[in-house]
Amino acid sequence: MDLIDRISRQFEDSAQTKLAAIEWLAAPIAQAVEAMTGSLLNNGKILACGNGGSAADAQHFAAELVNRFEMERPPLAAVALTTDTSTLTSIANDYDYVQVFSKQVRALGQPGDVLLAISTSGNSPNVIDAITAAHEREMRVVALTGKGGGKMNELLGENDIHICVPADRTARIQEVHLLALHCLCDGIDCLLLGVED
Ligand SMILES: O=C(CO)[C@@H](O)[C@H](O)[C@H](O)[C@H](O)COP(=O)(O)O
Ligand SMILES: [Zn+2]
Repeated sequence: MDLIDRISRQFEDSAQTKLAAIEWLAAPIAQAVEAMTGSLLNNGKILACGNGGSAADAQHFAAELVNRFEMERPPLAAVALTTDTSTLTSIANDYDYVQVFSKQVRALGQPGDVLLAISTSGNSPNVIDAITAAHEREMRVVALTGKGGGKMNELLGENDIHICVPADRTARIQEVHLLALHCLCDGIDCLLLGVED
């Protein structure tokens, strides 16, 4: 096995997946920028969740809103629902893992807030349960998925925004998710600060 060749193919595959995704994702990402900015300007907040690599993505995104992305601006209200081990373990221990995010959405979510639901398969039961809780709370959902969106595709309503990466490999989908999250950060900053190009 030629490792250099194998690594080169991963880079090429990743770049091609991103290029192929532009025409599918630019419009829903723009819609998500507008929805999130509108919520933040109305004193709303963004709750973010996902499992594994997507939990890391939820935290990455929340940190960039609360602290900063590339421009100086006031802190923005975002919470990753993946970080409080006392909350996560008590819900999983006393109820079940399916409810680790939905209980937090019911505790923290208010009408007008946005749930950022991240799942490469669209089938993670705890992310699906969080979407159901967000709808109950009259929150809008921005879903980041792949593989056709799985069960989340059917659950999303007309007010929700679906950013579904046209790819089937989890790693490639995650790589596009990170790019989409940085586009969201950049777009929110531009709308808030009135930046032109
Ligand atoms: O990062 C990776 C794979 O690249 C894994 O940790 C992955 O996120 C986990 O297997 C997740 O549980 C997958 O969940 P999902 O994306 O299907 O919702
Ligand atoms: Zn990964």
